[in-house]
Amino acid sequence: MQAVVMGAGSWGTTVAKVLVDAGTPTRIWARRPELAEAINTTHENPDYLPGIDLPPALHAVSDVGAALDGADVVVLGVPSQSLRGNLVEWSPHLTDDMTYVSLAKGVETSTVMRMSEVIADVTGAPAQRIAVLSGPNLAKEVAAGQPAATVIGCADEQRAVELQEAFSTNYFRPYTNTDVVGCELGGAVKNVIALACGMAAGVGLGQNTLATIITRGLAETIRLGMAAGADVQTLAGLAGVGDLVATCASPLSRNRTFGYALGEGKTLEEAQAATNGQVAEGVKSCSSVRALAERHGVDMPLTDAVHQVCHDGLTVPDAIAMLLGRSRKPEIR
Ligand SMILES: NC(=O)c1ccc[n+]([C@@H]2O[C@H](COP(=O)([O-])OP(=O)(O)OC[C@H]3O[C@@H](n4cnc5c(N)ncnc54)[C@H](O)[C@@H]3O)[C@@H](O)[C@H]2O)c1
Ligand SMILES: O=P(O)(O)OC[C@H](O)CO
Repeated sequence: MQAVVMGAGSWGTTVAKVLVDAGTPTRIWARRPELAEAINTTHENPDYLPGIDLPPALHAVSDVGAALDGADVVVLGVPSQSLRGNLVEWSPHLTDDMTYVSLAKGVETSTVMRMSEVIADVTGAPAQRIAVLSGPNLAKEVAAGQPAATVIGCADEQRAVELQEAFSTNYFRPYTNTDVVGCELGGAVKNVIALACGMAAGVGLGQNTLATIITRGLAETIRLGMAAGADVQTLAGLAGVGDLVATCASPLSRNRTFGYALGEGKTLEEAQAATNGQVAEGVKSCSSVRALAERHGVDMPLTDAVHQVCHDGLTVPDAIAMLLGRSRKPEIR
């Protein structure tokens, strides 16, 4: 099995390292030739993973045709909002026998599609050839070889098992799941809830508030997931609760860091700078997740509040007052 990782950001590079460590022949595509050159000569990604030794067997290229030539597994490590455009651009090099693995945790803003839907829409690939990888996987920790588990979601269980083997190392343990919707929505919504946690921490609030946001964030993830056809057990698993807890709790999370900066009163531009220009998917996906919730008639007050802070000028203290001022209701409904 020949794999290629398209995108040499923090997670794409980490996943390429995992694949090589798993014994899967892998190359990585970097947009900038100078980054591909640096990876090949120094075996390090100085822009996204400084200080992490990459396996010498990992070869980087900046030519799309060379990257995709002969690839059986195409791992998509670009941001959610650029995936469609990237796939369209790459389509002359995409073939009918490729299996796609999406790493992106977001929902497309222009269409409200999940990433697997975007892949199917652009490539025409059947669900059997589209998988997602999602779980509590902060790149720096995985790249450092710290033990972590993840989920490979694919409608075709046998394909998921093949991918599980291709991504398995002595520090990275993938589980399989045929519930692609649950894996994707768990990953997309947790970024929005991590923004909310960061905002709360940024204004100086403590663990009771953070636990409340995580738990009520899970409640709205489950409401949306069930309305969209997800299995609630997926949302109680690694791609749901697992990723929600890791992202909401870790200062390594770009989404949490972005929210923290907003909580401190920084502007969107200053918050962007706080994440070193790396993608904080929830900033855009709060709008698409909110739109998806509206489509399904689902109430997502935290997501709505995050959207209003990020895009409508609501302050974090006003968002907190808005959330606490809502009508009283039973916990389970
Ligand atoms: N970093 C993590 O810990 C982590 C873990 C799991 C999942 N993810 C998800 O993986 C996806 C990628 O995240 P990342 O951490 O690698 O982000 P990143 O910001 O570190 O890197 C993004 C990569 O995409 C490239 N890119 C940006 N815009 C592009 C465009 N228009 N066309 C082509 N390439 C473009 C960048 O050059 C870079 O290589 C996100 O959806 C993220 O939520 C990240
Ligand atoms: O850094 P973040 O906020 O994009 O989160 C990274 C991963 O998705 C955690 O699983």
